Amino acid sequence: MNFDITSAKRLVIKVGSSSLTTLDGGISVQSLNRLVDACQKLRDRGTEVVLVSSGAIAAGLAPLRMERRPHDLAAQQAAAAVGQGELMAHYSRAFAHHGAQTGQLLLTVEDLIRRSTYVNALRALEKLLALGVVPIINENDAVATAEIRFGDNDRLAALTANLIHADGIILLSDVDALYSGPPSEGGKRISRISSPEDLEGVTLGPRGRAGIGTGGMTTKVEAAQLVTANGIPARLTSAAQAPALFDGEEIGTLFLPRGKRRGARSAWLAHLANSQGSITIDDGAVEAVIGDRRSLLAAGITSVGGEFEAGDVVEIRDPAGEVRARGLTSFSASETRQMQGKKTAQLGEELGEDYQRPVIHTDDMARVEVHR
Ligand SMILES: Nc1ncnc2c1ncn2[C@@H]1O[C@H](COP(=O)(O)OP(=O)(O)O)[C@@H](O)[C@H]1O
Ligand SMILES: N[C@@H](CCC(=O)OP(=O)(O)O)C(=O)O
Repeated sequence: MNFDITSAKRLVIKVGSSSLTTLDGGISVQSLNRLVDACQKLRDRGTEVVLVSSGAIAAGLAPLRMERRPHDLAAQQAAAAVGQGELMAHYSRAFAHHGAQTGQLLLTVEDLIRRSTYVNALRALEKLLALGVVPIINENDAVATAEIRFGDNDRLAALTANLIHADGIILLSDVDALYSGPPSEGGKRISRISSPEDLEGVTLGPRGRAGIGTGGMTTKVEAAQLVTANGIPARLTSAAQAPALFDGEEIGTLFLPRGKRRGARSAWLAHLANSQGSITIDDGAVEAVIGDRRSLLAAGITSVGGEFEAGDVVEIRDPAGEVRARGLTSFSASETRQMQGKKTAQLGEELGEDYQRPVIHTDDMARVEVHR
């Protein structure tokens, strides 16, 4: 399987701060324009492009006379507030040059975890795309506190790609590929990652330019894993290579998709939703629910943890306590406790017909990969 960028219908393109800023901390208008021109070529061929762009904090440093990325959160927030405006001004000017409109979406983790706001954000994104606008996403740095930050846009881009069923994600950094170790220490270039085993022995170092990027290679590889597990390919290269890459050249590192594609709701359940409680099931139920992808019946439930209402998200744990799935439950915690271990006929006799339904329907469940 390959990842043919030229025929993709929808792509998420993430660009890091290091690719958009100059050494002294201002925006590199030339690099930004080159990226926009390359994206527009894709759009002209009919690909929908969603840009996830970092660079707000870096872009705010020079106007605020800060020499490097501050450690203090309030100062980072101030830099982001100043820099984000600058960044968007450059993007809208560059896309307007091609007759294209841009739309800004600033998101926090909370926005994607809470179902109502996540559904809303997704709706806005789909509408922008339907209107032919280029959505430009960044973390809402001015309001995100330390505890609730995505922290890096690699993860935000991967989650976005999973939620909007992108055909692929492109991670653009200041390095042209993944290397077996930090390039400055003589690592060798890797052109393809087919499975997590291929990453054994690869040293993922910290960010490149001091004080500019955030996550380094680790967050990029994690982002690639997040999408490939969901059936979406990823390619990592430098922003400078974007024009050639978008013309179809096979540049950088390709991460091949592994898992089956999930629907948006399943992706949200698997990666974002906060669980209100847990349901532990026996070995037979693990086989039925995880192995055969059947609905969870009360008979296989051995215990219920926490307090939740019907419609809440709960974790499904195996007898060893490992989370194997997340799902939207049809019953509250107290109802589930009354139902646990009982067969369907017994539920009908003791509690009534309404209690003969599965506790979690298979369509309302997202199975979770287990790393042992
Ligand atoms: N194994 C590796 N392969 C490639 N680059 C690596 C590796 N380990 C560390 N790096 C460093 O990661 C940097 C990219 O991360 P970062 O600075 O956070 O970029 P961005 O701003 O694009 O998100 C590269 O400049 C490179 O020096
Ligand atoms: N949201 C922050 C960027 C965070 C981030 O992920 O940066 P990077 O590692 O350069 O992609 C900003 O716009 O400055």
